[in-house]
Amino acid sequence: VSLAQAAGYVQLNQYRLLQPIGQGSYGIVKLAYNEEDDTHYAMKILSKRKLMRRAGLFGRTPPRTPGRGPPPDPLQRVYREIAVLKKLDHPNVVKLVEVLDDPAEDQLYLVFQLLEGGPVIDIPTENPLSELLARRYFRDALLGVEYLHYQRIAHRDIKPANLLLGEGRVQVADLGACGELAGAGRLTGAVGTPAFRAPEAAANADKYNGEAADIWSLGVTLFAMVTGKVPWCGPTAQELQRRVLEEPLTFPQRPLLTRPLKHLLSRMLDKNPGTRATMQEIKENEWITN
Ligand SMILES: COc1ccc(C(=O)/C=C\Nc2cc(OC)c(C(=O)O)cc2Cl)cc1
Repeated sequence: VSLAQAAGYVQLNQYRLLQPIGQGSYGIVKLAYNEEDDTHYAMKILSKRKLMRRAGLFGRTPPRTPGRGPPPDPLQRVYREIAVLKKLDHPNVVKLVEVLDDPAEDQLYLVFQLLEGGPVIDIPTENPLSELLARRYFRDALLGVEYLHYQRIAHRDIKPANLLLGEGRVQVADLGACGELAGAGRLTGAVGTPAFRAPEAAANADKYNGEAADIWSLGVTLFAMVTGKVPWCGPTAQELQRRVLEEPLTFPQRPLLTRPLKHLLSRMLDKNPGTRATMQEIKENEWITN
């Protein structure tokens, strides 16, 4: 047992691991204190074995299109995510600080700048955000996603938990499901979170447009921010998927949403990706520019 363990905490190089602050299918995120710069960070901890098993479990390694598509090996996908993250630099995208990867160890550590506010909202909630606050946060998320699309990357798992608040600014997190937009933004493989997944990406997950699917998820996310709930839910993944595909968008009695916001939401949650609002249309939208 190391001295650190005896003292009851884990020390990783200059980082002291503290309490968990995030949890998901990907693994866990812990608060970490860096003794060298007296600063706190968010430490995402991944298990290489778990990543391998997850792929084995689903056995869904995406088809290898020559020169395109994510590498089949899930571990390679993490290294690809890391390579992508290192290349990205935008005020509304999380900043990867460093990667601690000991080939002999099962654990892989991604060190991110800490966004001390955490997720913009935890849903479901009876206390959703005001349209004023939602607009401020949503504009930031929009800029972050627009930047990813500009870099030919689709996020593919946009949801409130992946919009983190720091110094009054929102940054988009978790590129674990991202896909590189091949020709015409084509992507395959159903990833992401069911309640936020676009109809075309859920049904027959072949050849869908990555950008349009992100716009859909942004729409579900904005709906959740202002109502505290997702627009469609269900007892099973199949039933949820059917409702997303078939049930029209409806707004709750309370809170009462303004017409411009309802118009924007109906444009982003258009079930047809071909006629769905584009990033350009959203940026010029009355509610956004208000
Ligand atoms: C209450 O205070 C809190 C302050 C910060 C947090 C927090 O940071 C949570 C998750 N963080 C992250 C997750 C990521 O993926 C899933 C990625 C990524 O892979 O891009 C990066 C980060 Cl930072 C939570 C609560």
